[in-house]
Amino acid sequence: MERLLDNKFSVEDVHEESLRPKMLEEYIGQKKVKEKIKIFIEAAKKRKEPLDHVLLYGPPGLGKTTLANIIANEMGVDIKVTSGPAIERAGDLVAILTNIGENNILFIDEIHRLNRTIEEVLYPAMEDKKVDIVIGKGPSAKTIRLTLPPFTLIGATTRAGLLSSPLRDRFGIIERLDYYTVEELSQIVMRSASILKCDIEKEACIEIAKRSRGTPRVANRLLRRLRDYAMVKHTGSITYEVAKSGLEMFEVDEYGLDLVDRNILEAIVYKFGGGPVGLSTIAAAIGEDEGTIEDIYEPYLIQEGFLVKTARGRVATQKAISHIAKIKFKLNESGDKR
Ligand SMILES: Nc1ncnc2c1ncn2[C@@H]1O[C@H](COP(=O)(O)OP(=O)(O)OP(=O)(O)O)[C@@H](O)[C@H]1O
Ligand SMILES: [Mg+2]
Repeated sequence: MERLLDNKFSVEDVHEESLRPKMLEEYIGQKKVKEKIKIFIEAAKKRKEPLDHVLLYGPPGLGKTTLANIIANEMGVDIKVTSGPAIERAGDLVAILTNIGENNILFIDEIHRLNRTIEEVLYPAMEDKKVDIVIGKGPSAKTIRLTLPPFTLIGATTRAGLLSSPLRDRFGIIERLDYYTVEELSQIVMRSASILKCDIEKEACIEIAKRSRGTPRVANRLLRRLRDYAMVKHTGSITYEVAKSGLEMFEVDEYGLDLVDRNILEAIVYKFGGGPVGLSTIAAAIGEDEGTIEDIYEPYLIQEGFLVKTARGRVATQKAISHIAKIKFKLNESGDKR
């Protein structure tokens, strides 16, 4: 099932392109990263050289692809986009590299998923602008070394830890993107709403921002859903009240938790005395897949301090206990005894 709060790209996000900032100016938040990139770009332009190779890492939906495109726009160069899993053979990568124009950018998304032998093509390419091409087969095969024009490689990954150190060491600029603050996210929502020509109150932007898990992609998705809700159920404007009731209908609470998040916490708190309890036991109790809980739900719950992972299993924190108790109380009050 599609999940409203998932930070990964989904079919719903096909409209992301139009909401993507094009220049550094419009890129909200990530102040430090932006400051540094701005200086590096200016310096490279002054020297009339390509930008040093850039590695961007951080959780999904925080703006890595966006930033890569912005760098190309700011440098005034072309960007060729590919991804780790899309490159199946070393020869494919060689073909891509030999076709990049001078000073242009090659963007490799999910660079941690490049196969190791393919990755090795990148080492001399990044360091000395050289690629080796093997011509012919068997004993008569010859290796020819080609020189590439100067270029910039931008790599993006959600898992910097999975990158081999020889590859990581060849990036001159390594930047980590962080979760956004509520203030930044509400600016993003405001900006997106104006692009979508959607009337929205400032308080509504803040309300969406609070529930977006620090992630612009989630914020934009909630905005689009609320826009639909406002159009069908109300006059089209997203007022604070409309945002509140819409988000309630989507079952996204004030911490940005959805029904499954809450089911996980509720199970640990009420069925297993707060834990510690094993992942498989939780999975069975709520009828979700173990891997899904571990990869999709748990990271945010841990990050927000609702859950801790111990050697003996998962433990619900005080924050989780009071949040769940509060929700139960609210439900009981409104007569809905789920
Ligand atoms: N700093 C920002 N300011 C405004 N909007 C942003 C910003 N960062 C991201 N966005 C919005 O969030 C959406 C998702 O960003 P993007 O696709 O760049 O994320 P990503 O880090 O590449 O994710 P993934 O890891 O899934 O590839 C973009 O379409 C853009 O509209
Ligand atoms: Mg991306």
